[in-house]
Amino acid sequence: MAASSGGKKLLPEPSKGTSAASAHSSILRKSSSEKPVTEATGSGSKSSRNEDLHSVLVTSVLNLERLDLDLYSNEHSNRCTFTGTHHWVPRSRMLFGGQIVGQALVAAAMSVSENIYAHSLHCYFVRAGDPKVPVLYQVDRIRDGKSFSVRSVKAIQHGNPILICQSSFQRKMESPIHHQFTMPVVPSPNELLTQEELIQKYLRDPALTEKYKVGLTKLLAEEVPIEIKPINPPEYYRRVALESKQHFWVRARGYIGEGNMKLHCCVAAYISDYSFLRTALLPHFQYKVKFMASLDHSMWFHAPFRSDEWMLYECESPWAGSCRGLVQGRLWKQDGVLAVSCAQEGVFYVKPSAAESKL
Ligand SMILES: CC(C)(COP(=O)(O)OP(=O)(O)OC[C@H]1O[C@@H](n2cnc3c(N)ncnc32)[C@H](O)[C@@H]1OP(=O)(O)O)[C@@H](O)C(=O)NCCC(=O)NCCSC(=O)CCCCC(=O)O
Repeated sequence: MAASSGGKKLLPEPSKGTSAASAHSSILRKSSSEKPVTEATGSGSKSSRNEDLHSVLVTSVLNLERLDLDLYSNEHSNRCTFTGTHHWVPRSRMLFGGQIVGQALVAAAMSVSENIYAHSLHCYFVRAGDPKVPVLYQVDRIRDGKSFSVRSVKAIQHGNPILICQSSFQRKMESPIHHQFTMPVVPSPNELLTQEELIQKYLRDPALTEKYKVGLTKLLAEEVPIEIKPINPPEYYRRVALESKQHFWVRARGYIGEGNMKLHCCVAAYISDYSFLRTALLPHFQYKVKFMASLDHSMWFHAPFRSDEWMLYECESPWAGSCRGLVQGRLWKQDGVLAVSCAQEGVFYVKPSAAESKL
């Protein structure tokens, strides 16, 4: 669907060599001089898989096209180099929930003034997203108060909503009332392997069965625009009930830069849904998932952060039952500041899994 003649592209597609900042010099992002991409990481270059050093989350996935006032589409991406109209789609073949939430927050953020920032969002995933067609985002300006603005966004495909998302934005305000939990003590990112390095380590195990080789190789080939460093990952062949908790370091793949906090909140919305729901399955190794999907997703943004810098994702599932599971998460900056809190319920339909070793 080409943008309507009246609609201008909100974020001109970055031409070859255009830095993300100049392509993003619009509502979501104050134009800022791009720093050279020289970010040092524990594992040397940012990522050997990054042909485009600027995060694809910024240059494409969250770069919506304005079709009309308060109406956006992600359709432009099918003119990019990606297959289809969406950058990465999970093997479930439903649109990744984090993508729809992140894009809905982009659409909402484009309708509020520059000096207020997202502090919370609450969504329901009401239909599975179709990876074969673009998504339209319709923004409803619910209220603009002195300190808070509230938006409701409908993500639409085939004329039906797939997601409804309410978000609230607040003007910067100081307060003497402030507290937070203490960040968990875990190994630093530099001491850990990335998810890809772990998979490559598992694949080198001569005893690994063909079935798991295929699965791990497929996982390795996925172009997920997120980098992950699991902490104490379970041995892939262990079939034991684990505590419904997991910690991993996470960041956007590629460079984003200081930019605008609205942009980093949209990227965090994308990141927060990855590998989140499966926390609820960790104790239930004896069951195989037939169907699994996020039902809702809530986030609270507490303090400024950089979504392209390592953050600790502390995930736990306090409850599961009635084919549902609840997961709660906290994203911590490396300096110990609690940046974001998340919560989500998902639906699981399972069957007993055949007791077989992965070796
Ligand atoms: C499916 C939703 C959530 C509910 O809609 P509803 O119409 O009520 O569907 P269900 O009746 O629940 O059926 C859905 C589906 O499941 C099959 N089903 C139903 N009951 C059972 C059962 N007891 N045992 C086995 N299978 C069952 C049934 O066959 C249905 O399939 P179908 O009818 O053949 O289609 C609906 O609201 C919905 O889809 N919402 C959108 C959910 C969504 O898209 N979420 C975001 C994407 S999921 C995600 O991104 C997170 C992935 C997590 C992965 C990770 O953590 O790494």
